[in-house]
Amino acid sequence: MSVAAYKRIMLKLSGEALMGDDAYGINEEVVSRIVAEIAEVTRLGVQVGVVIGGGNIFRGMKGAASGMDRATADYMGMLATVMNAMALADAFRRAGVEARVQSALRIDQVVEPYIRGRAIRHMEEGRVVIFAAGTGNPFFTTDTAAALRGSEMAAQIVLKATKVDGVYTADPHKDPQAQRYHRISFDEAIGRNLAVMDTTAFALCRDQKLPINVFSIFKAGALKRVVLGEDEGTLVHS
Ligand SMILES: Nc1ncnc2c1ncn2[C@@H]1O[C@H](COP(=O)(O)OP(=O)(O)OP(=O)(O)O)[C@@H](O)[C@H]1O
Ligand SMILES: O=c1ccn([C@@H]2O[C@H](COP(=O)(O)O)[C@@H](O)[C@H]2O)c(=O)[nH]1
Repeated sequence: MSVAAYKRIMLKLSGEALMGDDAYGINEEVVSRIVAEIAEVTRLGVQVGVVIGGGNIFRGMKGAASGMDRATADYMGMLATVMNAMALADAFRRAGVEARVQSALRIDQVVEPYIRGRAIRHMEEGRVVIFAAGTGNPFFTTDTAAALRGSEMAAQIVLKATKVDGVYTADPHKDPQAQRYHRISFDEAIGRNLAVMDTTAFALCRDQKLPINVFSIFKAGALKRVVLGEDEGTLVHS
């Protein structure tokens, strides 16, 4: 039987990944496939927290660039992540996996508020906890929320599931010559301004000695490979 390398993980799931090939929003087929991959990992006995992004619906920076007040736009971005979290939780329900959404912004009629002790308890009970609304504060990102919740939940690793298969010397979507790192230290990633994740998230994980693995959510089986400790994506380490 396969043995997981981690007991508890914090998975940062790209919002943009949820739209698949669509121009906007949530592609149900993509969500079901991602949920099936996460469900497989829970069957290995791994406790899973998920921080969901919102880039498929709204990004604060984009709103601010077109003249909106930045904080207002960021709150809208956080609300977008709540919609993604609800879609994800519903897909888990349909797949027969117990999941709970906890939001950093209070919307008690819709989802549970974020309560650390309760989130830990859910995970110990084998429920997937989906952390919505990022950190609950404007001017941050869901990458930072993943670093924060990962630290609070005492996860052993943050897994950034995104559209690229690791950390590159430059953005591979812009520079075809970019080379992928197998491993890279936090200091080097920060020093080289590698924008795959924001500096605040890198710095928090570095300070908490919480490693990050960046991998592609579009590569079938990649999540399980990372969880089994196999060579996949890029490891960012202390
Ligand atoms: N050095 C780099 N290595 C890898 N990817 C990079 C690098 N620099 C920039 N990127 C870009 O960072 C993107 C991933 O981060 P981004 O914040 O855009 O998305 P996400 O966090 O996955 O999604 P969302 O914000 O929708 O939740 C990649 O798709 C890639 O284009
Ligand atoms: O702590 C947070 C997290 C997110 N936001 C806003 O939400 C959007 C979507 O999040 P992504 O990380 O880009 O997927 C983000 O652009 C911010 O506007 C926030 O304000 N605080």
